[in-house]
Amino acid sequence: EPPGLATLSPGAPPQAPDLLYADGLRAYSAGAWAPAVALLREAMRSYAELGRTRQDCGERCAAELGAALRDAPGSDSRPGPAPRAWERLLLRAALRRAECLSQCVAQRLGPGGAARLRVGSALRDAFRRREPYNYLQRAYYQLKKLDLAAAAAHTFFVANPTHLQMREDMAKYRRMSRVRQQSFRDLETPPHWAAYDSGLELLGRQEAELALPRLEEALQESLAQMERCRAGCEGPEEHQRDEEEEGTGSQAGLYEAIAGHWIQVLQCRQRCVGDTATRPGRSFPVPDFLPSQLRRLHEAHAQVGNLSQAMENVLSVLLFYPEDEAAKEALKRYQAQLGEPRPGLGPREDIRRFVLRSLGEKRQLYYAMEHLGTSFKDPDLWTPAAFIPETLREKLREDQEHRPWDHEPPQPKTLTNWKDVLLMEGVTLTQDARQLNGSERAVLDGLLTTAECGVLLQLAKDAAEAGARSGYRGRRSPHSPHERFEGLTVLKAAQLARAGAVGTQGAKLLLEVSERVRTLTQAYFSPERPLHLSFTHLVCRTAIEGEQEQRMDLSHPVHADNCVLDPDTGECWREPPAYTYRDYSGVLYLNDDFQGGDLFFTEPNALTVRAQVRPRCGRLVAFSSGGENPHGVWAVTRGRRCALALWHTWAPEHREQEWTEAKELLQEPEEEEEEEEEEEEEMPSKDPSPEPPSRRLQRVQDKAGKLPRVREEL
Ligand SMILES: O=C(O)CCC(=O)C(=O)O
Ligand SMILES: [Fe+2]
Repeated sequence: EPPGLATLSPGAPPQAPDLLYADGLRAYSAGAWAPAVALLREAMRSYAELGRTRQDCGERCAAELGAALRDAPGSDSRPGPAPRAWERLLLRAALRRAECLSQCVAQRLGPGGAARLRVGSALRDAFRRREPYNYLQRAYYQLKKLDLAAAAAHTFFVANPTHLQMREDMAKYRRMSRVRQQSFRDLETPPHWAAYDSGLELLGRQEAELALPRLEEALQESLAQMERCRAGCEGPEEHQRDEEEEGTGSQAGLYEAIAGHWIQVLQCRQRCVGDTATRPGRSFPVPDFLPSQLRRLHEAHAQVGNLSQAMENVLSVLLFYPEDEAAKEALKRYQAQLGEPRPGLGPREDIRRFVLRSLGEKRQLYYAMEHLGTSFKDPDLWTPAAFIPETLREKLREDQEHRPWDHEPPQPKTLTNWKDVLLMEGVTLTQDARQLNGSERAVLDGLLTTAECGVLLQLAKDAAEAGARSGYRGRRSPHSPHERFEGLTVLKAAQLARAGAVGTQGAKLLLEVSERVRTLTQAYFSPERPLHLSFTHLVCRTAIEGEQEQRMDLSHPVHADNCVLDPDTGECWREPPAYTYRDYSGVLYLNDDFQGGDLFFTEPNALTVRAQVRPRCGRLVAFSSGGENPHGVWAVTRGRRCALALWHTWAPEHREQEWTEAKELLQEPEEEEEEEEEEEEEMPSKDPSPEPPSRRLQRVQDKAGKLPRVREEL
């Protein structure tokens, strides 16, 4: 145990989360598992306690702010008070509130209050990412507390689903017989998501009656979660500016610092809207989270005949969107059904308060944006246009168009500057290296027509069936026990075609298409130096039914194509057993009617995903084969994913000789059919693992002049 760790005594007032966390990590790295667990958990507890205190005090002090703003002349109409007056108001509100808060918090947490329990933004981020659970998981594991270890792992994983190390760890826990299914529980999922999901599910099953309490709970929990989050925005945080800048001593400098702080609080509070609407593990929020919950509520209430509640909810929607046609219609309908007028009926009180408060904050933030040059990323789509200063509207509209949740796929650019492009009309560059967050990578579309994809898919299918007929059953994937894996080389395709087991058209197309990819890859990455195909492989991966539940492994683990990746150091060793002569890789996809199976690129740590590509017919992903392009394939959880994988080399001696052979075979006139039987006998495969074909050349050449047999390897 490292010296000087914080001492924990039950019942004592909370200590600073930052310090506890740092000590927890110290204990962890020293392998002192029990103190590490205790300190990390205490850090989280004290952080939560601080949050609760702030929330309570925040509510108590809200009145102060309200009073300050109520005094504002004309504060509810634009153009409002003159800028100077607004600034003074902001300042006064900020001061009153700060004083109230620090007194209240000191009362609850003891002298020094929140300042003593300072939480830096780094810690807040770490907690938001659920980082402590990653450490807890390992510490629990070391302490042989498997149930807790699995729960901590799960908790971390739901918020970090692309964390590959944790993915592997989860797979290990699932294989452990002593870990039960119930252990995989989320220790932190905010209750509003649980309620929201089950509410939606019930609605989907037409069970409005049962859905209603869950939907109502979801809405209330969403609002409560928002409050908790907002409470975390107050109190002494790390300041963005440093002391020097703040400490100019002048009155104006002080005002500016306080106003700046207040703006930060408001920005942080508005961020809570997006945070609450963001599911753990997702990177962007459900748009219009509150209004859409209200829409579902009014519809569900109407379905079960609660007309007055339907009215309250639809009136609440209208608070966000006063001009919403559907809501106005629904309102009319409910009124008509209700018959007599109900003057007492209005929007929900919780929503009315939320909207008013939001509008107040937005007004201040937009004001500050316009006059003080601060920034504000409005989390909402419903903000009335009148609130947004004229000068900012244009820019904001642009930003809105770039919101992640409604982004369009990038407009493909045509590669007009390539000399070979005339050969390949219709090919477009969909994503370049910058868009894929890397150096040498690209996604090109339009390499195949739908019909061509069909022919190649049929080829793969016929080849697999020819294999099955002769006792070759396909096999489990070398990468995953939950997938079947079939590979077809160009030479085998040609041989099968000669044998009549697959169509000649397919085998020919395979050759032609691989050459198409080579030309493009060379034109794009290596226009000055010729590239040769070194290996071409048509690969299908098929999800094995009944084995996909809670699958945690990958279809293809993270690797680089020409070197041995060491994720610990990020180094990639260009030495055997890697295929060191591969210089550029290409994967040309044939279909998209399967689940999962996206290709992804990671950082050299093999953990952090930097880009993903969804397969589809005619899409080529091309990239350099080295350590700069670690990549993998997510599990294929349903259906069959087929792609043509190709590797190119600068080294002529590693050129794919089978390609030439296949070409010759397909050009030769057909020979008699008598050989067919012999072939089928040889089909059953012992070890079909794909290997570079050059080493296997000998046998085929021996048979020159005679119809070559289908070889065993594939
Ligand atoms: O199928 C893919 O998307 C990639 C396959 C791959 O990386 C490989 O075979 O080396
Ligand atoms: Fe690869």
